[in-house]
Amino acid sequence: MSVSAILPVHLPRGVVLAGGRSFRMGSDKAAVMLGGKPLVHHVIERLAPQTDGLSVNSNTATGLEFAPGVPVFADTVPGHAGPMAGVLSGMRHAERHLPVASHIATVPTDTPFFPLNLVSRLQAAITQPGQIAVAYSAGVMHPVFALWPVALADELEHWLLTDEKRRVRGFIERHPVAEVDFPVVETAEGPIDPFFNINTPGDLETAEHWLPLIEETER
Ligand SMILES: Nc1nc2c(ncn2[C@@H]2O[C@H](COP(=O)(O)OP(=O)(O)OP(=O)(O)O)[C@@H](O)[C@H]2O)c(=O)[nH]1
Ligand SMILES: [Mg+2]
Repeated sequence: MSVSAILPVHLPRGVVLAGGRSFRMGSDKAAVMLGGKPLVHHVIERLAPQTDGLSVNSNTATGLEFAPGVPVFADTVPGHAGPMAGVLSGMRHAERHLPVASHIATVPTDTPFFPLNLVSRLQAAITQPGQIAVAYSAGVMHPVFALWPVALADELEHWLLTDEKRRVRGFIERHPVAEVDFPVVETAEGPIDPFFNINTPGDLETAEHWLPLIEETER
């Protein structure tokens, strides 16, 4: 049984994770252009209809000039502590701005084709409070595509300050997890993984080629 059948579940707050250093890209990934607009805008537009408001975690705010009204906040712990630092900042931001939200839904800024039903399917999979819901495709976990209970914020902060590796999977493994598998997208040129992420200039070229194919499947 879904938890929505036993508990009132408010739509989660959306958080775009754009706080990384984009070392492999060579410039802030949020601001690189795909299909004529900054990558972060693709992700904002895909996530916004799925959540109760959204905000962006960025330590530079580049690429966000054309997203008026979208709040931007930096990491609350110092030193580029990895993706979970962005998740914690998102929880803290939600606590202040949308206290009714029990969860935040995170997506990274470098993944423009993620499923349009990501959040609803993650939410439907939650069966107990405290559970993290995380996306899979083709048997592979995509740990930054997840629903996180905001109530884990204090524990996460302690973990960030004490864990040596601070791997996203390491934090997830400490909790009950709902795993949700998403299908590949069948396009005119074959299957595309919706969680394809853009880390390098070569990945950006690939995404530019795939963008019209994905758009065609969503018409
Ligand atoms: N807030 C925050 N987010 C991070 C940090 N490191 C990575 N991320 C985010 O985690 C997600 C996955 O990270 P990567 O794909 O490796 O992105 P990246 O770290 O910017 O890229 P590289 O420097 O090339 O590894 C992206 O959405 C990043 O923005 C960090 O130190 N703080
Ligand atoms: Mg990436």
